[in-house]
Amino acid sequence: MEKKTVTFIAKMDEFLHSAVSQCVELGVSDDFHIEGIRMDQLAYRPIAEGSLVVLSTSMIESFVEPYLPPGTKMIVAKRMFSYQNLRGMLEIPKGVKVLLVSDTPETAQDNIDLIRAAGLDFDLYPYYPGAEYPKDIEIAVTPGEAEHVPPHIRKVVDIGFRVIDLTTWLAIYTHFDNDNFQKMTMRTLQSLFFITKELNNEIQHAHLLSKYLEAIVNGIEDAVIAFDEEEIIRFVNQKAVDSLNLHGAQIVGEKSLACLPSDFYELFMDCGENEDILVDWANKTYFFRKTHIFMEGRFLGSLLLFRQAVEIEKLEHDYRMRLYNKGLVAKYQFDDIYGESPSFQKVLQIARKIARSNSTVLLLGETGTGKELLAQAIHNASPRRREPFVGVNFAAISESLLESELFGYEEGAFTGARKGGHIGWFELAHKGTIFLDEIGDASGAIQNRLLRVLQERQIMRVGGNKVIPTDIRVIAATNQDLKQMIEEGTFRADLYFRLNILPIHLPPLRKRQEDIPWLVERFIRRYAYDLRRPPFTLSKEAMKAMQEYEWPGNIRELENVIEYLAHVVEEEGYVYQLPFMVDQENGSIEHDECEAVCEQLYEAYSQRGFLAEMVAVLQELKQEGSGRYALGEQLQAQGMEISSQQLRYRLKLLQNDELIQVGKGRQGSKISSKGEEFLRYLNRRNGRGDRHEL
Ligand SMILES: Nc1ncnc2c1ncn2[C@@H]1O[C@H](COP(=O)(O)OP(=O)(O)OP(=O)(O)O)[C@@H](O)[C@H]1O
Repeated sequence: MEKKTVTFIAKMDEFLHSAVSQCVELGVSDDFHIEGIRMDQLAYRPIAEGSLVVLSTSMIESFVEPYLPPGTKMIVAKRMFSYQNLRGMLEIPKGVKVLLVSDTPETAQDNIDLIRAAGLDFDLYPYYPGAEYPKDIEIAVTPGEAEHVPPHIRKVVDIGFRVIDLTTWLAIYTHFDNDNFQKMTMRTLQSLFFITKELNNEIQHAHLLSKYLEAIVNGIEDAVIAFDEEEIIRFVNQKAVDSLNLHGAQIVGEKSLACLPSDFYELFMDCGENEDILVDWANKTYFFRKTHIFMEGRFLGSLLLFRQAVEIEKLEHDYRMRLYNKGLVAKYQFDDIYGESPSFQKVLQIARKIARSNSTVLLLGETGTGKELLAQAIHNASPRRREPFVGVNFAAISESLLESELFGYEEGAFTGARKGGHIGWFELAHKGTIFLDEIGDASGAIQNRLLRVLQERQIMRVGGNKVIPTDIRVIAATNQDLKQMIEEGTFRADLYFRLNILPIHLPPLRKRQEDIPWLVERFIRRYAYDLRRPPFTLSKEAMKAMQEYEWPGNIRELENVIEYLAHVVEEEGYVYQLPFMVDQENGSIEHDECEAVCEQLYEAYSQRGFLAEMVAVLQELKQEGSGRYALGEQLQAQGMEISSQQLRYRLKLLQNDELIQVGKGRQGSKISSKGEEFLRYLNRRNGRGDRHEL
């Protein structure tokens, strides 16, 4: 039997293509002969006799009518969106504004009506070229007309062309009295079954995913509560239930105000978005973080993570302890660095700023000016402070060990290499800071390797072939003149330029004499505290001598001097006690102050007539310290008549004048450094001819 003809007529090709491909897909072309004619072709393409004409829209009815062979029936196709294509829209959250983009106002509105008819409830705004629309819209939906979408739109969902609906197919089959319609509807339904099955799979998948997520969130250490935009609790993990003591209460699906403790709720409300804050609640301190959840620009609610501060402190403490046990911790902070002079304060100011950056720092200064101290303080003030600080001293380690210590080695790299290999300092410092001290002492070979690490930020173990990326901040230090070393050819210029990115010059102590009294006071306090003794002062002369001294060992030397004084000074330190004032050749101290003190003592003892006894006691004690009884006997053996009462008195006086130190109980007495100096003074006097009377 000859097939009847169905003729589709439309203004544009798109409708005709879509209608023909649907006919093939649904098997309609098996039952009928299908024709597609564009309106402008009607003049030369006659419509077949006895065919059914299907128009794309009622608007072209009057145009087409004159071309119809007599008795030809004409119907208008009803159209709908395919469910398959509409699925893209299901990912758009409810309540979000959506632009419906089409080519004309009418088609835009038509499409909106169709989407609503399909049961999709979106906040849709029509748009066609030249139309106004709310500027806060970020998502557009279009039936195959993406070219009209305004440029700022972030996401476009193409729902494809509208398809001919089932009632139109029914009208076609009924018109020709063809009972294959049922067969055709089966095909349509099959695609619906397919969609349903797919949706079902997706629901199951979503369910599984939510179970996974629940297990993950329950497994994390933080307490977690998720709220929707109306502050209804949507999720709460076990840790949160335990922390808030909400066991057995109905929480999920409830308003947070109603089911959370009211003071806790207020803290949650006060917490700003993405702010890490510490709050006190129920006699405990908590660490809070609130995050807002957005989807496609729409606020969906917030997430609160909280944890007891002690738990975080413990974690940090454990981590620090692990680093500490490995010696990978920087002890000093900026507060530990003393110095008030403007030149030094300027250095500290620059260093504090530099600390925040990630760039390489080069510390330049004489020995003992505090380069290592500053390197540690910079690390501790940097974002890397919780990570390792690894110090390497190029002067303190032998060349043969240095390479493998710096870069590590693989098992079997050389004879004696440890099983399993060895991690190098660069690897240990990953995420932290490496301090390359005395960099001027690095050999040529090491300089080459260092340069490569600094350039490529990756290392290779000795005997290995794998590159290990490293994230390390480098702080180098030297007391040598690197520029001169470059000229002499002992330091690589390119390495110098890699290191000299942020140079800091630490001034020598002699260039900031005004700092000395202040430093002296700080160190006295520190050592007095360490030795559990009262603080002491320095005489005016002693302080002057300290300020005039050159300090070749800089602050390290000054610190050592104070430590020494803290052991030998009682209440006030004198010039003769300053170790750097001791003349190395004859062991005497040369200063007026000492002379004056000794002179005074000499006068006082001579006037009282017991200078000879005092000298004899001092000389005896210089030989060997001894108790009072033995001392009396020794003096008598020298022909000196002295009662034990007198001896006790002499010793008391010598002790008061700090010439001897009297031990407790049976310990006996011994001569002090001042006592020895007094003896030297007497010798000098004798040498000058002004002999004392013994
Ligand atoms: N400004 C300062 N305030 C307090 N102490 C300081 C200061 N500068 C240095 N010191 C002390 O001096 C000693 C030496 O400091 P540091 O090791 O940092 O010097 P350095 O410049 O690295 O010396 P070197 O070049 O010999 O390695 C340390 O004990 C440190 O505590």
